[in-house]
Amino acid sequence: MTGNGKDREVHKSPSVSTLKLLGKRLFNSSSHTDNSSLLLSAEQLGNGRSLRKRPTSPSIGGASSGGNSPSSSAGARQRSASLHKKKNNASAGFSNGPVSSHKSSAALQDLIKHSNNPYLNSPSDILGTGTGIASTRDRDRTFLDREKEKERARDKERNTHHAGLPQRSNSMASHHFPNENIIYNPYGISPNHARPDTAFADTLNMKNENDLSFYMHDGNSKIRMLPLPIANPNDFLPEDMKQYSVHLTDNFAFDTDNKPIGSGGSSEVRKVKSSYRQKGIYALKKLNMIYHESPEKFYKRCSKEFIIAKHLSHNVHITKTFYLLKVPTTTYTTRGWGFIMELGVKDLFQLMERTGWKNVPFSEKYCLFKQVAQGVKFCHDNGIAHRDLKPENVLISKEGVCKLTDFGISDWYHVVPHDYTSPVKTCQGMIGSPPYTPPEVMYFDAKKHYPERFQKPYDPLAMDSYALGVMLITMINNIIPFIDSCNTDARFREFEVSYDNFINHQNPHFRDKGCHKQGPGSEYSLARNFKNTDATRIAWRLADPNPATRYTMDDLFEDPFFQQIETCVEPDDDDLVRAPELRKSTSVSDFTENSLDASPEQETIHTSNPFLKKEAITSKPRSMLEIAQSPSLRQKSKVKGNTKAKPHDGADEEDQRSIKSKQQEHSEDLNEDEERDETMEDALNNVDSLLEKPTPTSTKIENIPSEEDSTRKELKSMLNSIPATPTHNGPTPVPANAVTSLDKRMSDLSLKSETSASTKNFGPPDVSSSSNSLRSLGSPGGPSSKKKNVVHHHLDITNSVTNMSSVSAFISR
Ligand SMILES: Nc1ncnc2c1ncn2[C@@H]1O[C@H](COP(=O)(O)OP(=O)(O)OP(=O)(O)O)[C@@H](O)[C@H]1O
Repeated sequence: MTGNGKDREVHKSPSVSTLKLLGKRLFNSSSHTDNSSLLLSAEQLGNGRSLRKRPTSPSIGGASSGGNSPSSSAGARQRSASLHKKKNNASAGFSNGPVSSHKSSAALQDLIKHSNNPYLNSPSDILGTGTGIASTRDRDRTFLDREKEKERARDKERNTHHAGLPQRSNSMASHHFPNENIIYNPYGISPNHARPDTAFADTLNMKNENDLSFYMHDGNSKIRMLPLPIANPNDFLPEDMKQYSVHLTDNFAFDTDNKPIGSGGSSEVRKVKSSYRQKGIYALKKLNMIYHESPEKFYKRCSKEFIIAKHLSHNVHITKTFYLLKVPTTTYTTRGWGFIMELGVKDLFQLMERTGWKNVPFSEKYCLFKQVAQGVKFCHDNGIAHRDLKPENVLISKEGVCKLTDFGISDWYHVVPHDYTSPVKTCQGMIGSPPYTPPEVMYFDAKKHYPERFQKPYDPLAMDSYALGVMLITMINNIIPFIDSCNTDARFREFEVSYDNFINHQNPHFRDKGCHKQGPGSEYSLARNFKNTDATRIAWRLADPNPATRYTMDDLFEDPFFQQIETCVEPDDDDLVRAPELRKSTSVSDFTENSLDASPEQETIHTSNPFLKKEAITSKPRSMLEIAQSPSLRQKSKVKGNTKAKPHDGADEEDQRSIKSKQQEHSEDLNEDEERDETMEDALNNVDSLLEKPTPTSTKIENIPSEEDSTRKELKSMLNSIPATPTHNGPTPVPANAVTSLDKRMSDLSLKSETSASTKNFGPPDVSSSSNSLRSLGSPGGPSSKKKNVVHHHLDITNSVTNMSSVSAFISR
C-alpha cells in the first residue's frame, strides 16, 4: 500500500451522505448485534486510509520453503509484515490476541456477547445447523481451553486500551441483516475499508534497519525512495526475458487523466499509453519499497514477481505482464520500477461490491468461478502456486474475462523449480490475505500466538484450493463467511463444526477421494444460499479446513458439477491483448532518472529503432474487407490451455519481436505484421465499442459517430460488404482448431447480420445480446460451433450506491 495522497483517491471511503444513509438504516434495524458493529464500521470510515483496507496481521515468523527445499525461493519473496504497522500506525502496540479484529469497545462487547465458542457450550447450542449434534473434537481442545482464558483477559484489555482502533467489520462477515439492501456487500459498508491486504512474511533481519534507504522518502514516511542510480531491470532478469528498452518514458506516456486505478500493499496502479498507438492503453503497476526493505531486496522481490508473471502470461485467464521498466520521478510517481501490464476494467471485488451482485444468476457466478479456477490450474500446471488468491486479485477484462493477477507472493512450488517431476516444496510462515488464507497458514500468524507445534510446513497448492473455496462461498453468499480462517474466529469455528457434523452424521465419505455424493444442504448456514448440494460439495471440499483431505485442483476438475459449469470463454481461447511496442531504447548512461516524458515527436527523432521511419513509408493498412476475408494472415504461436510454458520463457512472440526489431534483416516483415495487427485490432476495438454500447435504438452502421478516420470507413465498408449468407472466414479455409478469436468475431459478425433484419443494421436485440464476453458472439454454424454458445454479461452489474471511489475508479477507466 502506498501512502501518498493520490492513493486515497482510489478506494477512499464512501461519501458522508452514503454513510449517513447507511447509519439511518442501521439505527432502524432491529438486530442490535449487527447494528452496533455496523455503526462502528460507519464511524470508522472517517478514519481514512488506515481503514481503507483491512489491516493485516504482522508476521514475524516469515514464510519460507519447508525442509525439503534445497533453496528457499519463498524466502526471497518476503514482504514486510510490518506492512500492518506501516499502514496503521494507530495499531502499533495493539495487543496480540486470538481474536484478530480490533474492536472498539462498543462492537467488542457486542461481539463477545455473541461469540460462540463451540467448546464452551453444549453442542446443540452452538450448531443451529445440520443435525444439531456436534462432532466430538478432541483436537485442539486443551489449546482452545487455554486460549479461551487468554481471550477473556485480552478482551478486557481491548475494551480499555484499544477502543477506537481501526478495525474490520466482523459483523458483516456472516450476519444477515434485516435490511436486504445491506447484504449484498460482501465486505461491509465500506468496500475499501474491507479490502484485505496481503500479508508478507517478514524474514527481515532487523540488523538491516540501518540500511540507508530506510531514511529515504519523498515527504511521506510510508513511501521510501530507491537510492540513485536505479538498477537496470535487465540485470535481474534471465537471458530470455531481457528487454530492449528498460525506461518507461522511452515508449510510454502517462495518461492525461492520471488517477491511480488501484493500489495494493506495495504498489500503485495507473494507466499509461503507448507512444505509438492511441488505443494502446496499459496498466503501470508502480512498485513501492515496503517497510524495512533494502534496495537489493526490493529489486529481487520485484524481479521475481515479474519473472513469474511473465512466465505465466500465456493464458487467457492470466493478466499479461509485458515489461519491467524503470519509472522516473514525475508529478505522478516516485522513481523506481514498474510493470507494464494488460489493463483490467475492474477487479472481482469491485463486481461483488455492487448492489446488483446479489441478483447475478448462479450460472454467471459459477462461470466467473470456473474461469478463476482455470487460471489457478494453469498456474499449477506451470509450476507456480499463486498463494494470494482473493477477489481483488482477479481482474475482469473489457470482454468480461477473469484474469489472475498479483504474483507478488507467488512461488515455484517444486523442490527443483523447473523440474515438474520433483516433489512439492512446502512452505512455512504467515502469508496471504485472510480469510482466504487457510487455517494451516494462520497458525503462523504471530498475532494469534499459536504454540509452535501447530506450525507445520504446508503445501502451497492447498493454499490456493482453500482460497478458491472461500471465494466461491463469498460469491454465493454475497458476504465473506468469516474474518480469519482460524479457530479464534467464532464463525470459522462454526464452519469447522458444521463440516465435521456433516461428515459424522450425513456423509461419512465426504472427504474420500472421488466421492461425488451430495454436499451439505440448506440446514448449514454456509451452504444454504447455494440451493444446490452439488455446488456446496465443490465449495466445501475446496474450503476443507483439513489440508490433507482438501480438494486439489485436479480433484476439482474431475468433479462432475464443476465439469458441467458452462463458461463464456474457454481456457484455450485466444485473447486480443497485444504486447506494446518498444521502438526506442535510451541507453542507461543517457538517461536521467528524473527526466519527464518526451513528446512522441522527440521520441521519433531520437529513436534508436532503425525501422521506425521506414515503417511510416511502408505501412499499408489492409482494408477491413481484406481482413474479413482472410483474417489469419499471421498465426500467433500462443501457448494454449493447459500447455506448459517454458521455464523463464516469458518473452512472448511480440516481445521477442520488439527486441529483435533492432535486427535489420527482419524489418520489413515485422513492420508489415505490426501494421496489420494494429489495423485489425483497431477495427475490432471499433466493432467492440459499437456492440458494447447499450444503444436502445437500432444501431446502424451509418450511425457510427461521424469521425471520418480511415478505420471507421474501413469498418463501414467491411460491415456493408459482409454477405447475408455467412461465408465464415472467406475464401481461405482455416482449420477449425486454428480459429482465433478474431476469426470468431468476424464470422460472428456475419451471423449477426444474417439474423438481423438487414445486414447493415445492428438492431437492439443484437446489440444487447452481444455480451462483454469473448463467447458472446458465438456462431452456431461457424467453426466454433463445437463450443458452447454461452452469453454472459459479467460487467453489467448495476449499482445503486454511488459516490464510492472504487466504483468511480472503474467507471473512469
Ligand atoms: N493490470 C491492471 N489493470 C487494472 N487494475 C489493476 C491492474 N493490476 C492491479 N490493478 C488494481 O490494483 C489493485 C492492486 O493491485 P495488486 O493486487 O497487483 O497490488 P499489490 O500491491 O500486489 O496488492 P496486494 O496488497 O494484494 O499484495 C488490484 O486489486 C486491482 O484493483
